[in-house]
Amino acid sequence: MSSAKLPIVVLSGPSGAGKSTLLKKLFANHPDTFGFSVSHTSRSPRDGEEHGKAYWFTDKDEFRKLVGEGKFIETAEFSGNLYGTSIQAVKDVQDRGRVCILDIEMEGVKQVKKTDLNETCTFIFVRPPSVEELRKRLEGRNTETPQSLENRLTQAEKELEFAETPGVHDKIIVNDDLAKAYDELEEHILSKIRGEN
Ligand SMILES: Nc1ncnc2c1ncn2[C@@H]1O[C@H](COP(=O)(O)OP(=O)(O)OP(=O)(O)O)[C@@H](O)[C@H]1O
Repeated sequence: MSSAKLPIVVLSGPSGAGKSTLLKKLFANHPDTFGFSVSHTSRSPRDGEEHGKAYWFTDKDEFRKLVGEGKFIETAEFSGNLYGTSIQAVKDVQDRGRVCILDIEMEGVKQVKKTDLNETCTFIFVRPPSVEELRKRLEGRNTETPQSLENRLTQAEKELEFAETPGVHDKIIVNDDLAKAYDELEEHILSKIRGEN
């Protein structure tokens, strides 16, 4: 398939909704179909992180220069560091004949919608059945402090509200039963690749 026709899958949803779990399954079931773009970051590399593999590591000045040149699809700041997806990083995935998956948060989705790539993207939102269930999952994941848990839940409320805006997402998946949510995700993406929707 010509890379120009490959869709870009933009997956978003509150932290803990199950995006990584679903994507892991998608990649395992279709090992040659999908790819993640390599993001840029201004944070320092951690042990074992390779330039161009884990991230494109850059300093803040260079990062801002690239932003000014319009090289990014979306950028975000976390804990004082800049992160972003460049247009080139998405093209690199497409040039390998793969469907690029962007696992990004709400502000990133808003930015992508303002770019030329908007038309090529399919926007999928993964939501938990309820905020109470989301809390349980985040607690069960054992990755959060009480403070980071509250921060994530506050942010989740905002993301869920944003997702109510009509027309923002092409597909909203409620991740209640994992197998069912996966089937919905796979079906939507594969039919998009086949050019059916
Ligand atoms: N349908 C489900 N039912 C019950 N538990 C689930 C379900 N889907 C995912 N989980 C669990 O919920 C937790 C959060 O899932 P996951 O880490 O995939 O979320 P995420 O959206 O990728 O979060 P983040 O954006 O923080 O990376 C994990 O412990 C996962 O095993």
